[in-house]
Amino acid sequence: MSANRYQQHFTVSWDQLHRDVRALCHQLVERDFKGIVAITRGGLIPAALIARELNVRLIDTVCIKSYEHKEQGGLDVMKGVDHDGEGWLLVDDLVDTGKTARKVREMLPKAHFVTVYAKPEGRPLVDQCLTEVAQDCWIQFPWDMGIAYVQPLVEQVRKGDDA
Ligand SMILES: O=P(O)(O)OC[C@H]1O[C@H](OP(=O)(O)OP(=O)(O)O)[C@H](O)[C@@H]1O
Ligand SMILES: Nc1nc2[nH]cnc2c(=O)[nH]1
Ligand SMILES: [Mg+2]
Repeated sequence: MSANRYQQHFTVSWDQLHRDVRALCHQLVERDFKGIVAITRGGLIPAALIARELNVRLIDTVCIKSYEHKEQGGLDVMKGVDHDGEGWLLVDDLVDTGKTARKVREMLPKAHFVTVYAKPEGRPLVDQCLTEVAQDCWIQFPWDMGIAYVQPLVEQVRKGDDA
């Protein structure tokens, strides 16, 4: 699917991500999990933060790729797990179209599946999420960004006047 479908951006800082993951953990703290399965790569950092909050030490991965930046391609499953997910917490950073989530749910039908962010098409596929964003919104994660110089406003405006 094409990158043109994204009309808005939602930028998440490291601080925001950490606060959001901790808020999600408040909804999970009463449950007992055997371990966590992180969906790579996006689920790895949320999974590490959740593991710390819930004191979980056993962590496995499902390695799956669908996007090349904003372009969605076919699903490439590089590694699965040898159980059906019963008693396990399954974690990804987000669910968008739900294509990745649908595949992983087939692999671990009994896992409790959470994402930090969710878009409407994918939302029904996860058991819990923290924040819902619009379908046409691209979420920018802190690991994909860097700090850059920004021109003073007055210079940007003067340049606009020259144009
Ligand atoms: O609901 P979907 O439309 O399937 O999209 C969601 C998936 O897309 C991203 O992964 P991506 O394939 O970009 O790989 P990455 O986690 O390694 O960045 C994201 O981390 C989810 O796993
Ligand atoms: N970073 C990022 N990856 C995605 N993969 C599918 N949707 C998204 C998104 O909104 N942001
Ligand atoms: Mg991913």
